[in-house]
Amino acid sequence: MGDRNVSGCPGERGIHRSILVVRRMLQQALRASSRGFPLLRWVERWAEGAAARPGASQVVKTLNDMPGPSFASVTWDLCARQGLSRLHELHMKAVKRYGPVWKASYGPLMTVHVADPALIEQVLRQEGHHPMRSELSSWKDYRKLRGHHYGLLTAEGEEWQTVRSLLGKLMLRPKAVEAYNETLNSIVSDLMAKIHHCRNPQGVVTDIASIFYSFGLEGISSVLFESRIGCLNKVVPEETQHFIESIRTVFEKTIVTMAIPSFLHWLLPKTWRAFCQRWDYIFEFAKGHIDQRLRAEAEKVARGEKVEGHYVTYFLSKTELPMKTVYSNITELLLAGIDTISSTMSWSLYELSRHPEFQASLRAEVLAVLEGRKIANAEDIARMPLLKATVKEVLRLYPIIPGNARVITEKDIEVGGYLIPKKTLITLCHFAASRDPAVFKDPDSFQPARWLTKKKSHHPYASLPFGVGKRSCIGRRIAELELYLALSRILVEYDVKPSLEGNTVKPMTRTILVPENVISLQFIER
Ligand code: HEM
Repeated sequence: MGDRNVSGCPGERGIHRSILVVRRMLQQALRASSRGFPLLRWVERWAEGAAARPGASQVVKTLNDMPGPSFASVTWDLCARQGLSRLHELHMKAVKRYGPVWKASYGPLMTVHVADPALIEQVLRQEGHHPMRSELSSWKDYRKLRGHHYGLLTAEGEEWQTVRSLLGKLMLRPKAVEAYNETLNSIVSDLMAKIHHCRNPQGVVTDIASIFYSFGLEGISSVLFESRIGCLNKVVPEETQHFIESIRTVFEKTIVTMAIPSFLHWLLPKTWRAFCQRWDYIFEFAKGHIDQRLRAEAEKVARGEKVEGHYVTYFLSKTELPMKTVYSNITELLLAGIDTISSTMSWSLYELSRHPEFQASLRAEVLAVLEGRKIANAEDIARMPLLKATVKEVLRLYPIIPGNARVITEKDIEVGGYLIPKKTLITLCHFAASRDPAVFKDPDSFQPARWLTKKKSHHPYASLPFGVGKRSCIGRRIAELELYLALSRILVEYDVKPSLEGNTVKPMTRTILVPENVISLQFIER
């Protein structure tokens, strides 16, 4: 595909090409010199932005004009430098080298990366009625192979819209979510008992994430089944442990399996087999719980007892949806509710332990709202701005999905002055955007107060931990409530300190962003 000259005049085309070349040279020079100079970076951004504004340039560039690393260099980074787990860092390096829009190929998969908030907004505003994350997906391949239906994470088009509209009523409306308050608080009580039980004589809990995995699973199970499954018992049931490990393996193998088209799965048979076996266990585990719950309801009905409930499995099973669709949706919701909660809880306490003064201010806010009570509810949370800012800041620093994706299927779109053909995979580099010094001052430091100022200094699409729009996270409200209730209770009962002063933990990409090492913390009773 050649340059598209909007005026269509061949003479002008040559001039525009020269302007393009000069602009590109200028941008490259600026890029090289701007690393240490924010003002120059701003000028460069301005130049990019000006190019993106409608009418600013008559020439729309194509994928051929787009910069990016060679196939060999990407392969070297991924294979020889453990790049898969450093993908979020590679995005940041690429921004410095190529600017906010670049292309790269991972095996046969070519994707355009977008790392500037204004350009991320341009993509998301053109995503259409039924936004799609990715057309090619090993998650979808597995479901096709086994004859499972798609759940909300993997479904597309009308199929996705039907379930999204049904679940939105139960999971996104603030009043409906408040109904989970009591159940979630009872799980937080079990979490507190678990923390108490796992502390050593110095009060140290080793590997807090493992406790928070159980907390996440127990929380999402209660929302889905309205019953407890014992993950926070003193001894975690073996099948629960296996389920949690299966999810971890699926996330680990997702990027590799994504880079290989389905007809080439035999290329890495061991990886593909392990991936499928883990999915089999995940589906089996979820089906076991769903069947058990629905059987209990059926027995109640047989005894002439009244059956009611607002839990998600019951709600979905009463709709017209085929049972296979109910199974796959509940399975995907279970999966989505565990690592997300676990990582956010771990990072929140990690940062709070490293910022004792801020931790004290946050505790003071919680205690002031609770007025002598120990347990917060949804109404109390509304009066805790510092707590909300804490979670926002944690998710800015450690966005669960460091690079999300979109495929615009309906039309070619223009982003940052480039014409991106429809069906191109577009990677939205959220980690890079939310750590960009041109967007957030001192971007690597934990500063919840930046979310409290009335005059927002950053672009609204600079940090989008739950996504935005029609395809954004459906579990957002439940997740936030769960996090707020747990964090506020921990702060009331404990002073949280690092177990080892000066020990830092970096994030790593495992499809989602997780702590690279074990986080251990000291919980001192107050
Ligand atoms: C801190 C916690 C969480 C974070 C940061 C998070 C983040 C996200 C993000 C970034 C997306 C993709 C949005 C997009 O493509 O635009 C997403 C989708 C999704 N999340 Fe979450 N999530 C969290 C917790 C949860 C929980 C607890 C559940 C289950 C109750 C859940 C269920 C889902 C589902 C089903 C989708 C797919 C929605 C769709 O495609 O329509 N998430 N989440």
